[in-house]
Amino acid sequence: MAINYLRNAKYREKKYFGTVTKVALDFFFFFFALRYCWTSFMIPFVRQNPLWGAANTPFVRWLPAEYEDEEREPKGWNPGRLYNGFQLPLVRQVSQEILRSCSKPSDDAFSQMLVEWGQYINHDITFTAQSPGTAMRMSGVDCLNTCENVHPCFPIKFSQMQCGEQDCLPFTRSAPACFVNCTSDVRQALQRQQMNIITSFIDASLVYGSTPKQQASLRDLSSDEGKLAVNERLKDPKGRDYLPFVASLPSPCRQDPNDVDGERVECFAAGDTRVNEGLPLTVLHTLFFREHNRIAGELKRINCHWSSETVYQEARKIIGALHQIITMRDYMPKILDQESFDHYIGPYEGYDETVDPSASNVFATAAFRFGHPTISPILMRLDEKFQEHKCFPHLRLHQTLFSQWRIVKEGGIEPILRGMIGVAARTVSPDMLVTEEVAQKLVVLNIPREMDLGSLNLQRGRDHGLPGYNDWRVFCGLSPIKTLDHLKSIVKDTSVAEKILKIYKHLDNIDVWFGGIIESFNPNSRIGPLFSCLMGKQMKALRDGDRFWWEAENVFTQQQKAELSKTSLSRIICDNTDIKEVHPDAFSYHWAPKLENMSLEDRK
Ligand code: HEM
Ligand SMILES: [Ca+2]
Repeated sequence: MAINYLRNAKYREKKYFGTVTKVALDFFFFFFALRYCWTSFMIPFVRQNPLWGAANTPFVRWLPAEYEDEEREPKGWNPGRLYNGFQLPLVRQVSQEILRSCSKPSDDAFSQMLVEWGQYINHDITFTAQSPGTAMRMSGVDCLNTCENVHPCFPIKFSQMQCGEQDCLPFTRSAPACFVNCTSDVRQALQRQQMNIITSFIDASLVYGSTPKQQASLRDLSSDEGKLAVNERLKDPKGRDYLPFVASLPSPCRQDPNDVDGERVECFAAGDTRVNEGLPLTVLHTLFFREHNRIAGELKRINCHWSSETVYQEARKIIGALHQIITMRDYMPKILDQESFDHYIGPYEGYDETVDPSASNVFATAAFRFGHPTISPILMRLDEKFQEHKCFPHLRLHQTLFSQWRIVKEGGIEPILRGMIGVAARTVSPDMLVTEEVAQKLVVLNIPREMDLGSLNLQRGRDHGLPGYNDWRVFCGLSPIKTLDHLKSIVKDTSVAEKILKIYKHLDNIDVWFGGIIESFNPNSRIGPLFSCLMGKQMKALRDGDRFWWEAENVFTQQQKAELSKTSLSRIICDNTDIKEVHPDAFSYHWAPKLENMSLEDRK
């Protein structure tokens, strides 16, 4: 059940149905939903679109899906299937021959925080449901051990050969939504849709959870201070709190191989289960969890008559606003150039009830994955002087995934956080796309082999039946790429453009995520024209379709808004960590003291 209807109801603009027709329609809609196994029947139907943006609802489609059997078979499922006269290339081939890179260029303006915030805030917006174990049990196959296309398995093959010994990477299809899509187009209504299991609104659901049950499990219900539960066993070197451990032990997180006492550091619990994927992600989660408790403590101090519930909800409301402000005011204008920002997002003009704030499939499966080629192969840890840490040296990325013990036993969150603000971000060039740290050594929980993020992205796009790159260019009002010369002008690298055509054989067959990341950036932005359009449209919908957007009428008072505007990620860092020297803009790089005694390759 979605949590968004619970969010601070007393601040909400109430929207009741005006006409009997609407009520009748809503009843129809309600029973229709029940018929198709919606379990969300508790959601009050006094709102016009109570499921827009709610957790556990399907992604919206901005273009209809293209499945091989029109309804559910992914692109590339049937080996003989031709697209424009050619088979689609294997995703692994695209990944290994074009995407994979052993070095990465540095960004000239922004800190590593820009990359980390992208991943962090994405986890507030989309989380695609995976096929549950029951789907595998029902079909009698184990996707970890098959190289055959058998629902729900869609393995990442290494060769087009279908016979003999084969190797492949395991891939499980995203779960299908279990109700029929309401649309006037019957063909589209029956198509497989994928689910977003979190609230798409930027509402800090990754701090608090997207279901009431998860929310309750993260709270400290024993005190009257409206706080989040803290780790009972461990504190950082200065006595600050860590996130609590997950309830189900032992957890799958990696352990310190040199620990003789065998004292385990389990996975942390937060509002989003991906919190343990990388150390910078855990650091950002820790910051906002501490900030909630800091604000709750302050609110209780000045309003000692408030109940625990009131303190919790008020602090949560502020934390949600901080996520919105940092994303829309500080992050997005660095990803999008000014012109695209003005064109696709523009100034805020109030809540618009006609805007659907649900995340779109292409945003989750392609556009916001623009960040994957910016992943750095190295995690830098810095000391108080922003120099390489003497005790905790830098690490290859694969050594850091699901390794929370490195926070607890290696100096707390500060060494990593200093590396996030004090080291330049990585950027993209057509011949240096996805670092081999994730193209060959990606750790995915419960998959006992090293995975390839580029292949996963491409296979996921085909699993979801996303239309191709050229279709999306047309959707965005951009001209489709029809000639090699046009492709060269988009990619700005002749040999890469030629390689793309050689592998794909037809320009209409290019996968949308791949097409988006090889476009050269718009001036003063970190994405090209297609992703500017898709990111811009989504961000505008998330803002304008949110009744509780921090700037919307009656959400905060003018005075509160003025105070909130003074906030920054840097202030949150100063208030909740040992770091006392931060540039006002944590995404900016130029300020950082120069790192000494480090090779260029380590830093860049
Ligand atoms: C070390 C850094 C990162 C790692 C290890 C990582 C890993 C992953 C993995 C394993 C997936 C699931 C792939 C699939 O099976 O389809 C994923 C999904 C995704 N990632 Fe990342 N990622 C990282 C950074 C980023 C960044 C920087 C961004 C954006 C700026 C980003 C955006 C996304 C998006 C939008 C999805 C889809 C989420 C969903 O709807 O389920 N990631 N990532
Ligand atoms: Ca959310």
